[in-house]
Amino acid sequence: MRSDSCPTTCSRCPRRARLPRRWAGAGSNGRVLAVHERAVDQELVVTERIGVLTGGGDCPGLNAAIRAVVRHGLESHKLRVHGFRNGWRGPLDVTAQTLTLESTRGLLHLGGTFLGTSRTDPIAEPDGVARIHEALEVYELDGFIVIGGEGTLSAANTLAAEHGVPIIGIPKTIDNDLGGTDYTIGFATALDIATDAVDRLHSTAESHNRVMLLEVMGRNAGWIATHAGIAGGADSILIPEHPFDVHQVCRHLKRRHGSGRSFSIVVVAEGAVPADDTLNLTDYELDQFGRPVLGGIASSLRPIIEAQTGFATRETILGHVQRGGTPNPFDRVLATRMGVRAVDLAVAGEWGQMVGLVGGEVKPVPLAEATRSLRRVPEDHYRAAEVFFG
Ligand SMILES: Nc1ncnc2c1ncn2[C@@H]1O[C@H](COP(=O)(O)OP(=O)(O)O)[C@@H](O)[C@H]1O
Ligand SMILES: O=P(O)(O)OC[C@H]1O[C@](O)(COP(=O)(O)O)[C@@H](O)[C@@H]1O
Ligand SMILES: [Mg+2]
Repeated sequence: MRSDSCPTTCSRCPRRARLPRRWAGAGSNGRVLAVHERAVDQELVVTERIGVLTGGGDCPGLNAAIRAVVRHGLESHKLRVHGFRNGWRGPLDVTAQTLTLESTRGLLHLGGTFLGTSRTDPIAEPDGVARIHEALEVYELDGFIVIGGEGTLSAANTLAAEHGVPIIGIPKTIDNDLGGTDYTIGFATALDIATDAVDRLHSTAESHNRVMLLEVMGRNAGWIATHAGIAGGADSILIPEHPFDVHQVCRHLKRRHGSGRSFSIVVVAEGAVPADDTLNLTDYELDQFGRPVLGGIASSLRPIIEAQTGFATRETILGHVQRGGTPNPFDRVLATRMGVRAVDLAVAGEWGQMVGLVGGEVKPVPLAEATRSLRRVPEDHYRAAEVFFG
């Protein structure tokens, strides 16, 4: 990198104003002064260091994003890149590994994350913020590139805005529920898998004259359900954004079958919300972070639909199959473009941003804006799906 983000405290340096926040006042650090001497020379390249981690649920495309960060960081900017394992757990343990071209070869098409992940909340941990600062100091990092969903990046936003931790975010999650981006890494592949399931259920539903319920993930957003439902031609789609009346769903299925159809496909999001208490879904098990463990609404719906319609009904809960396996080309390309742009932002010292896909372009979006509220399915997407129900 050319030294246009010179980490100096020297008031004569013309690049002083562009200092990343954490460098300000770091003049007593020997490395900083050495860097300054080279920087004022204007000929030399400054080698900087970044950390990278993946947090939250895994998804296809994480490895492609890590590979892009490492390759672009090492080859284009001569950065040193440290990988932290298991989400925020790595910085909290102040343990990292140096990532090399060799260690990140052959990753592009692999599912999961070779760095591991966790849902650790760094702010809730005792001394969490201090330990993250310690990780920055120990590894002499200029900042972190954090690949996460709305949970991981909300923590990142708090760390950046309130605790001065330099962070660039990259959005990932099969749920597609982050603001500031049209798509998150992983969603497109999960959608392929869910659509394939709808297609496969069609043939067996038709052979047996059954109602097939397909439950998909998404937590409190219905992106996978809505888009798989549209792509697969579902006869009804139940999502958290539209509380549903199970009696009305049954009436709809009976009407459809009454008009000559002998089978139906209903796609139900794991977080779909019944408008009344017919399903009695209040007894959720909580995960170790106190969040309801979703999954199983299709099993609650099946006997009710069967009883009220008289049609043989089966449920399929797609589960973690949606998160596993190889990323599709869209996710590989998105992850690569986002990883490259995130490194460029880090090099420019533009911390506190997330890279988002906005109208086809990968652009910086403030982390605060991206995490302000959950991005849910807009009304017009659902209305388009509804046209084809029945
Ligand atoms: N608003 C928040 N502020 C800080 N940390 C959060 C917030 N929401 C969630 N987290 C933490 O981030 C973790 C990861 O969030 P989660 O939704 O599981 O994954 P993702 O990052 O993929 O969205 C959660 O387990 C929780 O510890
Ligand atoms: O892997 P777990 O802990 O069972 O969590 C399941 C949840 O993770 C997801 O698959 C992905 O969510 P995140 O991307 O926010 O981690 C949700 O769709 C689902 O509700
Ligand atoms: Mg999440």
